[in-house]
Amino acid sequence: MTSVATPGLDNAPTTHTRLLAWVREMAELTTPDRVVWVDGSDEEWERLTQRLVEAGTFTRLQKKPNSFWAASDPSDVARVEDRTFICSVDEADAGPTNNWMDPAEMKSIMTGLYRGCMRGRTMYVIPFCMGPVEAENPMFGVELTDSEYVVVSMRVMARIGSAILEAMGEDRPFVPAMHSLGAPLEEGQQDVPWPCSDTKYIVHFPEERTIWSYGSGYGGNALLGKKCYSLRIASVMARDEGWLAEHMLILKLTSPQQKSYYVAAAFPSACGKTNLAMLEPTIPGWKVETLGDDIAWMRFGEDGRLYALNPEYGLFGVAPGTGWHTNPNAMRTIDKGNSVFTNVALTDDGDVWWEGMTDEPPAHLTSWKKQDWTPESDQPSSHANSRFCTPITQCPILAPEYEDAKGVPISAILFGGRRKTTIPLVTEARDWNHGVFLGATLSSETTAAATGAVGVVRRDPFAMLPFIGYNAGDYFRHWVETGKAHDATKLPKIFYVNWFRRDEDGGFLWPGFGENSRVLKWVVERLEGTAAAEETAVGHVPTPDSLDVSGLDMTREQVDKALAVDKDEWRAEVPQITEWFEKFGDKLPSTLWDELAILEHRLA
Ligand SMILES: Nc1nc2c(ncn2[C@@H]2O[C@H](COP(=O)(O)OP(=O)(O)OP(=O)(O)O)[C@@H](O)[C@H]2O)c(=O)[nH]1
Ligand SMILES: O=C([O-])CC(=O)C(=O)O
Ligand SMILES: [Mn+2]
Repeated sequence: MTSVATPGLDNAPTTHTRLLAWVREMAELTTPDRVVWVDGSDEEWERLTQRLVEAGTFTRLQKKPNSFWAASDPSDVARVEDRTFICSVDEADAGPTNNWMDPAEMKSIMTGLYRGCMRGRTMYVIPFCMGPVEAENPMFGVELTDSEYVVVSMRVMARIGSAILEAMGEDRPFVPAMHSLGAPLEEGQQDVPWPCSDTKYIVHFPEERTIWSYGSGYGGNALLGKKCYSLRIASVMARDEGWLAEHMLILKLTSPQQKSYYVAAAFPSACGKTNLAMLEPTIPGWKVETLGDDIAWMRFGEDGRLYALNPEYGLFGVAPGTGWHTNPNAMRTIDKGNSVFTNVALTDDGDVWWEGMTDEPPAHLTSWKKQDWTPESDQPSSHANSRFCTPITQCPILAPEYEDAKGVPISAILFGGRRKTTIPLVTEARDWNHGVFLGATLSSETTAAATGAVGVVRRDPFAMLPFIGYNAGDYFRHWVETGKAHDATKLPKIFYVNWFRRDEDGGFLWPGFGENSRVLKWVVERLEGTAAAEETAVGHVPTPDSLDVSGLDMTREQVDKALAVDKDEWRAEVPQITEWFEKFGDKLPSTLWDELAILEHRLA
């Protein structure tokens, strides 16, 4: 049989040899009706969003300019960690925290799935760059996808299009990122608003720096520049090249004395990064500006300091809980439009709503399941992992340094999780290795950001459990070595925070959100050497007077409870940490065992 030329395949707007060969190979495998090279233009956005409206995927919002409501298939709402694989050549390189399969075996399974999987659809070629294209070594990627929703979302989340393709020249390295919904259309078959497949694979080939994703249209599974490239693949690059790719927000904090500090913070998914990154301080004279809300790439500068860069271009934020009282800057960002809202509720006048946006819910909504919803309904109107996807450049407090390819010098790193008990509001690590211990033992209750049970405490080291692209034991060693290789006086100071501790009644002990500025203030005063701290078994915590609680509606007793180090609770952690560390065998740096021994000794 002679094959008919696929439209778009032979008139590509590039001479990049490897890219052309790969696009051809994948088009021949997946047999789309046509290939379209994404240019990133406004006209293209118009065309694709209009197509999505016609397909029933998007509903245009009347109340927000150039913005759309989408409801996914109810089965395709979050990252699928049990379907996520690190296919390193050697199984040991994936380590005990990742799913692994032999790369050849995986490729054979997925080649079978990809064969003909774009039938009846368009293959879009999305050239993208994570971080500024002006960088010394721009971090290129190309995503192939049969989803218009992915193209539109990628345009918000990353720098994409013709300018990127041009910068790639004919031979610049790039990460090939293959994506298909896995929902071919037979001749005459009516499409559904949210095509996807029951079979899902989110696969990384770390040695080849390649991503293969199949079956899901949801953010973290399908927007491959984000978790797949900027964390899983980039963490492998970072290990090999001596830098750090982390699940961290980046913010700029300016004190009333006009001194500015840059802070990075790692919290697991749906544990407060976007909120902290955009925080509006409640204490007078302090200012926060945003640089990133999810991912930080950190490299050492010639001055020996650690510089952080946000590789993304948009915010893919958790909707529920986002409101004028909690995160007004996120509300201002989305109000400017140009946004996609997925799995939230639609109001009757063409706006979006979700739990926590306003105190009073509207009288009637269309739920994320496309059903009538009233305040009497027994289900929430929006999925717990519903998301807004919005350009970061619309953030009214975006720091001007955001576009600087060099990044910003980090003074403090915060680790944090969602724990009802045990973990104090804030603790300062004694030194780098103690900080690495805090990161390596970080624990948090699971959230709706991934499929599976919610509220179960698990170890989530460095908030990277689902995102470390190699053996987590080697990852811990990389952090230890990073500390050893650099001037200790210039390394960021490390802190551990917990906004989610509860009282006996189950309520949060700490008001959180804007009030977290009080903790940031203490962190800065620790950097400046002006705040007092008490040395406890687990690190330095604020003395009763050193945390600014003026004007806060909390009793002294409540503040003390938020800050308390309960030795019994901590003693219960030790066997869990021991069991956790044992998973890594020889790979666990001995310094972490030493740190555990110190903790045990101090708790005795
Ligand atoms: N109680 C309390 N809840 C918070 C606080 N900060 C954030 N939250 C809630 O936690 C949820 C997740 O917050 P985000 O800031 O979106 O979390 P994230 O870490 O950016 O999540 P990902 O985008 O999944 O990585 C939202 O429902 C917030 O309203 C806080 O300080 N206190
Ligand atoms: O990746 C996603 O789908 C959303 C996200 O930021 C996370 O889960 O950490
Ligand atoms: Mn995240």
